[in-house]
Amino acid sequence: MTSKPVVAIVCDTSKSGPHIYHSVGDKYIQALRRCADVTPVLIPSLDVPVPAEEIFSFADGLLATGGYSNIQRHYYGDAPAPEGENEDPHRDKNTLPLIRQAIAMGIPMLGICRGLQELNVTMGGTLYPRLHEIDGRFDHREDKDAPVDVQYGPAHSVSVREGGLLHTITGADEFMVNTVHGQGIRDLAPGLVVEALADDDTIEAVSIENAKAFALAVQWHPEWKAWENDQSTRIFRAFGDAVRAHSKSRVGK
Ligand SMILES: N[C@@H](CCC(=O)NCCCC(=O)O)C(=O)O
Repeated sequence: MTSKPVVAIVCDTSKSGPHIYHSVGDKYIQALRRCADVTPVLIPSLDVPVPAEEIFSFADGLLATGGYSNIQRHYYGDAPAPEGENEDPHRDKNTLPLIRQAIAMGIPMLGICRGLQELNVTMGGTLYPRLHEIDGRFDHREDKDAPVDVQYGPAHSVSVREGGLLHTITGADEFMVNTVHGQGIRDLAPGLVVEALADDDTIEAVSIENAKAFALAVQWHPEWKAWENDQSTRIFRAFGDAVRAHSKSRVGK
């Protein structure tokens, strides 16, 4: 039986009683299995991060997932968030350098929601901490009281950059996406290219200029029932193909 290539997913951390737990949302794992056809491997977000070289000695891709926590603001030069903001310092400490190292090593990567924000921040960009407070911007947050199918259902359209990576993958100029985020890209990092915009000019997808390998990040959630949506299926299949190509190139070494 031929083994499937591995995609590393860095965990979120949470506390239950005195104990720290590491976790990844099931929908990301399901989309990787069913649409990218790869083997997901969860990487703990430790106080001393697992080195990139160790992870990428067996993983041929990196998925930076969404997460309810916000990136600590000092990573993009802002003053600390107000007391009580949902943050995950361990996730930041593990994912931000790992994304940078994956890019440098030519490891295929896909970022989703928080993962897009992490890519932008780790490459030197900044965020709007509260996008909905910015004049002219929509409120991109989900209605937490709505059923989950509504929270992750189509919410607004995105306009796709003609001839870009996302356009090549989806074949679409415009399509509907869900929206489950309160933060958004403010200053685009050097070396990132806009792949899609919302009507309020919020950056909804980016790629890396002259990337060594597949590198795409989106602000929406294509992992949500990815197999039921054409653009989502195409995104995960393209990511899986890039991971398989990287795996094959490694076998030859
Ligand atoms: N906290 C950030 C990122 C939002 C995000 O990733 N939302 C998804 C949460 C749960 C999930 O579907 O994994 C922001 O608010 O912008």
